[in-house]
Amino acid sequence: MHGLLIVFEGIDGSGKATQSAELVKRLNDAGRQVMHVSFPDYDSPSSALVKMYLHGDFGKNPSDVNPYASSLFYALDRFASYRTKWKDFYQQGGIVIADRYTTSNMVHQMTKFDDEQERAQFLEWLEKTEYTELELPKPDCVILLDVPLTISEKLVKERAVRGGSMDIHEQHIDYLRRCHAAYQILCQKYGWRRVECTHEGAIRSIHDIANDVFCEIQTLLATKAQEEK
Ligand SMILES: Nc1ncnc2c1ncn2[C@@H]1O[C@H](COP(=O)(O)OP(=O)(O)O)[C@@H](O)[C@H]1O
Ligand SMILES: Cc1cn([C@H]2C[C@H](O)[C@@H](COP(=O)(O)OP(=O)(O)O)O2)c(=O)[nH]c1=O
Repeated sequence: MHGLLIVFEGIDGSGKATQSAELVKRLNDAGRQVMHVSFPDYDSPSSALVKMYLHGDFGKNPSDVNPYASSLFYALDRFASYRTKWKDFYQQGGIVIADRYTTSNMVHQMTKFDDEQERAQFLEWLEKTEYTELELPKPDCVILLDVPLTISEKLVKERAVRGGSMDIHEQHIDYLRRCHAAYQILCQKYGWRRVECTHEGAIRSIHDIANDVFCEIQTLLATKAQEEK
């Protein structure tokens, strides 16, 4: 039986890197072997086209690149990561924690369409391309870190000041707004687990959010253990 694929999702700056690292630590402390992967896989040459896209080499606005084309940049980067880094571990029953996945393509690239029917057609194509044709595993659990746009914008800007830079998605607030709305729609459509990251308008502590995430994952692990009995 294959392992578990747990995916962290959320708008840029919602805390995915922070919370996925925290979950890895907690699972390790509980004696579980886990592998942490992140998409785009910036350290791999397979992310070359994604980097060009995010850098603005194909156009300074996200909508300058057809979503079918940009999705393929990310999908092939994922294919390379799966085949060279985590396929065996996952197929032998390992727990893989991914910071973004196909689910990011769903949200971020779908927003380039206004028309409902075009959006639905795109999602159908994307699932078939990534999960069927590229044979990437489907996630067992998608955790949506739900953060209001105003707070994530602030976190992204603070991160950029500390030494990062802002990519073409992050530079277009209207685009991030559409993504935020799309996360809500797809969370409901696909049954993703929503974790509220704010309380009374303020960001909750990293520790408190991690507790909620860990609760979700403990339930998932218990269900899997039951199924395997
Ligand atoms: N709960 C939190 N409270 C305060 N700052 C946070 C919290 N979670 C993340 N951050 C900070 O916000 C920034 C964005 O978080 P990060 O985990 O990089 O988000 P993402 O991977 O979703 O882009 C980072 O500088 C991180 O240290
Ligand atoms: C993995 C992935 C990311 N993206 C987008 C989401 C982000 O706007 C951008 C870069 O991802 P990332 O570097 O993870 O952004 P951040 O750390 O700020 O959250 O690429 C897709 O459109 N499709 C994908 O498959």
